[in-house]
Amino acid sequence: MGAKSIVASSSKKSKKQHNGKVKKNKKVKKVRKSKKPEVADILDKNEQDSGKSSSHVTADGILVLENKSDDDEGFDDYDGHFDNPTDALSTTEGSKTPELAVLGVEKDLANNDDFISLSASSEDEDTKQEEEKQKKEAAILEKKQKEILNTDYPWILNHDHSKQKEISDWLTFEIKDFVAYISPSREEIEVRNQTISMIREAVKQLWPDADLHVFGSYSTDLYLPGSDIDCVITSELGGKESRNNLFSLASHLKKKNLATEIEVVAKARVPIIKFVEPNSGIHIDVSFERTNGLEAAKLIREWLNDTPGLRELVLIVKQFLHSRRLNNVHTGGLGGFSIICLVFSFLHMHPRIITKEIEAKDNLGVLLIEFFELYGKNFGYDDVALGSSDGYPVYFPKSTWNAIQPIKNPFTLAIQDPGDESNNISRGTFNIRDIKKAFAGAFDLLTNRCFELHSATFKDRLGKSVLGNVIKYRGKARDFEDERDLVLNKAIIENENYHKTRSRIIHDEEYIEDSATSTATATATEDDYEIIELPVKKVKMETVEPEPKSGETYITVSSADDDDEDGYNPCTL
Ligand SMILES: Nc1ncnc2c1ncn2[C@@H]1O[C@H](COP(=O)(O)OP(=O)(O)OP(=O)(O)O)[C@@H](O)[C@H]1O
Ligand SMILES: [Mg+2]
Repeated sequence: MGAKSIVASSSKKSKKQHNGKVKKNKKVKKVRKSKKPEVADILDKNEQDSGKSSSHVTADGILVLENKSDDDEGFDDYDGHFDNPTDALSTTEGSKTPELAVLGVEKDLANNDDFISLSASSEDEDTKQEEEKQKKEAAILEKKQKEILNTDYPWILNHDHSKQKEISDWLTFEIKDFVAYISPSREEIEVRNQTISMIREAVKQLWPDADLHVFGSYSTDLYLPGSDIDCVITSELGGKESRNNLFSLASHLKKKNLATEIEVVAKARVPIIKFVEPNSGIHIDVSFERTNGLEAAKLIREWLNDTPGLRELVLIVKQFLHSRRLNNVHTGGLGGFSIICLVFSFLHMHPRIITKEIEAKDNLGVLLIEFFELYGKNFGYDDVALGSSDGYPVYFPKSTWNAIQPIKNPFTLAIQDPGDESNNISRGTFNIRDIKKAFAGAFDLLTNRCFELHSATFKDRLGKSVLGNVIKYRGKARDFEDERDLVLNKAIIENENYHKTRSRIIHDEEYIEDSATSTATATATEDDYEIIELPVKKVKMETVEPEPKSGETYITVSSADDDDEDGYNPCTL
C-alpha cells in the first residue's frame, strides 16, 4: 500500500527503551466562595502559596496551575476538545444552554419564537392550529433525536452507500458524510463569532492598547463541534503575559460574566488562561504576545487550499483520536497541529497522488486506510522526523536535527514546526505507543470490515457502517448541512486582514530600507551615478518591544491612510 515504502524502519529497539509512563492528569477541586476578592487579594494569596504547591484555587474560584516543567508548558496544555461535545453544555454553571447543533425546530421552540401572543378570542382557531403545528414539530424532532442518539454513527442516517461495488468507495462516501455531519451550521459559526467579539471587547476595555486575535482550528475551519477557540492577545506596550496581568484579565472576564471554570497557567514558558465562555459553552484558551500561531493559521489555510482531502482526513483523524482520549497533549496525546502536519506530509508524499494516478477526494477511503497503515505499522518513529523544505513536506533523519539532541527516548514523534525549525511541535506527545497502536488497530479493523462487507449480500449490508468501525460520534443530534458558505467565519477574515496589514508594514519597512541603501550606494559612487532622491512614503513608525523573551518586535504604523479597507480593525465586527 502506497506510502509504506517511503519510510519503513523498525521500532523494535524502542520497545525496551520506552518506559511507558503516562503522566496523570491533575484534577483540582473547585472551591466557590461568595466574597469576590480584588485582584490584589488573589495575588497575595498566590504569592503566599507559590512554591508550596503546583496548583491551587483562589478565593475567586480561579484555578491556578503553577507549572514549571517543560512538558506542561505552553501550547502543550492545549486540549482542543471537550471530552464529550455536550459536556461543556451541562457543566457550565448558571449558563444558558447554547443552541449549538440543535435542529431548526427545537431552536425555534427554545427561543419561544413560535409563541404568538393572542389577546382576542376570535383568534382561538389560530392558536389551536399553532399549537398543533408546535406539537407536530416537537414530535418530529423527538423522533429524529431518538433515532440519532441511539446510534454511534449518526452520519449514515438517510445516507446509504451499501450498494457501492467497491467497499473503499463506500468508505469514501461515509467520510464525506461524516465531514458534512460535523461541519458547522450557520448558528454555530455565529455563536463563535459573537463569543470572540464579546471577549475582544472586554479585553480592549481592560487594556486599550491590546487586541485579541484568533488562531488554531477556528481560524482554519478544522474544528469539530466541541473544539476550543485559541486566542492570543497582543499589545502595543507588550508585557501582557505577566502574572499580574493574567490575574487582572481572569478577574475582569469573570466579573463580566464571560468566563467560568477559569484556569490560569502563569509560570509556563507560554503563560495562558483557559476558561469556558458561559453563554456559548465554548472552551477558550488565551495566550499572550506571540504571533506564531497567527502565522501558522495562514500557512495551514494555504495547505488546505493546495491539498485536496486534507480537511476531510484531518477531521476524521481528530475525531478518531478524540473518541480514544488520545488527542490531549496534556496527557501525551496528539494535538491538532501535529495531526495536520502528519496528514499533510502523508498526502504530499503519497506516490499515487504525486504521480496524479489518483484524485485524493475520490479516494478518501483508501487514503484513510493507508494513513493508518503508515503511522500505525510502518513509520520509523525511531529514526525519522517530519519537516519541510521550500514549503514541501519532507522526511529526514532525526539524528541530523540538532535542536532535539540528545534524544533520550528514540521512540518519539518528531515534527518540525513549519514556522520555527528548532521547535518540535510533538514533543509533548509522549504516549506515541498507544497512538501507534490505535492507528494499527484501525488499519486492521477497517481492512477486515472491507473484506467482510465485500462478501456480504446487499441485504446484509443495509444499515451497516464501514467508518463506524473506527469512529464514534456521540452528542446532540446535528443535521448534514455544512453552512460555512452562508456566514463568514470572522476569525478567518480577521487573520487574512492581519496578514495583509503585516505584509504592508513589512513592505513599507523594506521600501524605506531600500531607499536608504540606494541613497547610500549612490553617495558612495556619486562620481559614476546620478543621485536620484527616491520618494519615501510618509509613515510614522513606532517600534514597541515587548519583554525580550518573546524575541519578536511589534511595529505599529499610524499613517493618514490607516483606516483603509485592509486595516485590521476588529472593532468593526
Ligand atoms: N507545540 C506547539 N508549538 C508551537 N505552536 C503550537 C504547538 N501546538 C500548537 N501550536 C499552535 O497552536 C495552534 C492550535 O493548536 P492545537 O493543537 O490546539 O490545534 P487546533 O488546530 O486548534 O486543533 P483543536 O481543534 O484540536 O484544538 C496551532 O495551529 C499552532 O499555531
Ligand atoms: Mg485548538
